Amino acid sequence: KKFPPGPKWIPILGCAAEVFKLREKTGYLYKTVKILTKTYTKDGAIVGLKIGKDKIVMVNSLDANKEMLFNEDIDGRPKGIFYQTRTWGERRGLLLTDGELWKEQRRFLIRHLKEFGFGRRGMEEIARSEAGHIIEDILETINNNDGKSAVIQMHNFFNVYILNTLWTMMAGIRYKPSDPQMKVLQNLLFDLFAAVDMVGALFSHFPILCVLAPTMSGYRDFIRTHKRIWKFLRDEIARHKERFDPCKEDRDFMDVYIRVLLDKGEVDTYSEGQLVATCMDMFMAGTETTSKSMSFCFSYLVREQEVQKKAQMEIDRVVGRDRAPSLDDRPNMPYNEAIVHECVRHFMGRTFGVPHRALRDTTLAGYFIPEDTMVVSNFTNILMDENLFDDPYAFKPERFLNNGKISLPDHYFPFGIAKHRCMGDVLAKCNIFVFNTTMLQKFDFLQVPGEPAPSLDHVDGATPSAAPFKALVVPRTE
Ligand code: HEM
Repeated sequence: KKFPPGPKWIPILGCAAEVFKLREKTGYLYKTVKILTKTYTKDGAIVGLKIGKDKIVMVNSLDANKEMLFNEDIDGRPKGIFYQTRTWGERRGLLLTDGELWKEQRRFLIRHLKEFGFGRRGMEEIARSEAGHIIEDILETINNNDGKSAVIQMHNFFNVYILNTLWTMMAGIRYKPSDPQMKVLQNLLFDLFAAVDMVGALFSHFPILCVLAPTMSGYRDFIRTHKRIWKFLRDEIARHKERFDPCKEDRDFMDVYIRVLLDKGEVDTYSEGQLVATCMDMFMAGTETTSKSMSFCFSYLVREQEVQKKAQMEIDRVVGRDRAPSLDDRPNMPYNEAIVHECVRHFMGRTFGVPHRALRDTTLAGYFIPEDTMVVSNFTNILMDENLFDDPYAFKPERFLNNGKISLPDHYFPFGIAKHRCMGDVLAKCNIFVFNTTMLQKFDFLQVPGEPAPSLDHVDGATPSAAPFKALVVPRTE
């Protein structure tokens, strides 16, 4: 009673059959939610589902999203086989935990990451150095071609460089794109993201399938991929432990954590498992999000040459061609800063937030939300709402400018709000700004002759990706 409106439930299945059928028909979770909302609700604010054992509420309207994110009764993270299997049956990590463990470990991570670059200056230094590698790698590709231009696969181009900015702080490591270890890690992350979506997988809604149909339900692959990721991280921790010298200064976050474990042992919320889970969460939350925002950005920049030219004119005027852009230039480059916000909008506007969980019985938008219901922000409904963002699927940095200055509306919060707000927003915006401006300073990104423009469709998954596309990359002339 008073649960948010939605399709009828039948025993065991809930409304799974209807949801899966729509998902198959539309190809996208957000389209499925749109149809369900239109069919079953009057005001569209929230829609209630039951898929197998899970009660799920999708939060559509701006007001309901704000109410949800500020409601401390909905500040939990989901529990259950899907969320715990990824951390060997225990609740570990930062992204999908709550309570004391989450509070203590989030604080510890932020405090200590700052020692290795997670502050403004450090981030900038790492981002600029990585952007320098991007330029070198592109020039090498061009020189290996005809010395004048090269066709580059762009939709997954940024993964390794973004991963490096985070992994430098976490484990003191940067990879070359061709490094075999890097390829392994990228394939693992790809498998991980392709197999699930934001609200889980078949086996999480119907845990009995882990036993009855482990392959068909996705459970076997999920375990296999996770085992390989755990091994990758545990091997790196073992290498750190071997090299660790208590008399020397810590070189990265792994060293700091190892020191705590050696000094105090596995006490309170600290454990080697927690370190593995934290690294895994940083990969999940921090790499795909930023690199996919950048690939959406370039898919539009290739289509919208006018936008690219405007960005380049601002770079030429403020930075010139003889030095690399820096964060100090950002206040003088509102157009390029607006591009950063526009590309994050295009990424988050095609997906959902990290799921929350009702910690106790509560209410939302006037409906009853029982304890343990999963509650999910539908960002598409806000960031792609034409009443809030004019012509939402167009790439228009100007929407974030007012009299030549950056102006962000209250309804733009792609990193969430309140307690579980993203802890990497500053890093993400720094990386995107520095990478974009450094690349646009040096190169033009053009449509490949004879090929269609990058598609506006995207590939669905735990996070959305720009559809595969290539660009013709040409060094800029004076
Ligand atoms: C364009 C890039 C990014 C976007 C759009 C983004 C967006 C988000 C969103 C919407 C949430 C959920 C907020 C909530 O549950 O209420 C979140 C959480 C989180 N993000 Fe990000 N994020 C990005 C980059 C990053 C980066 C670079 C890092 C790593 C440094 C990161 C680490 C996290 C973590 C650890 C959480 C969980 C926070 C918590 O529950 O306390 N994110 N992010």
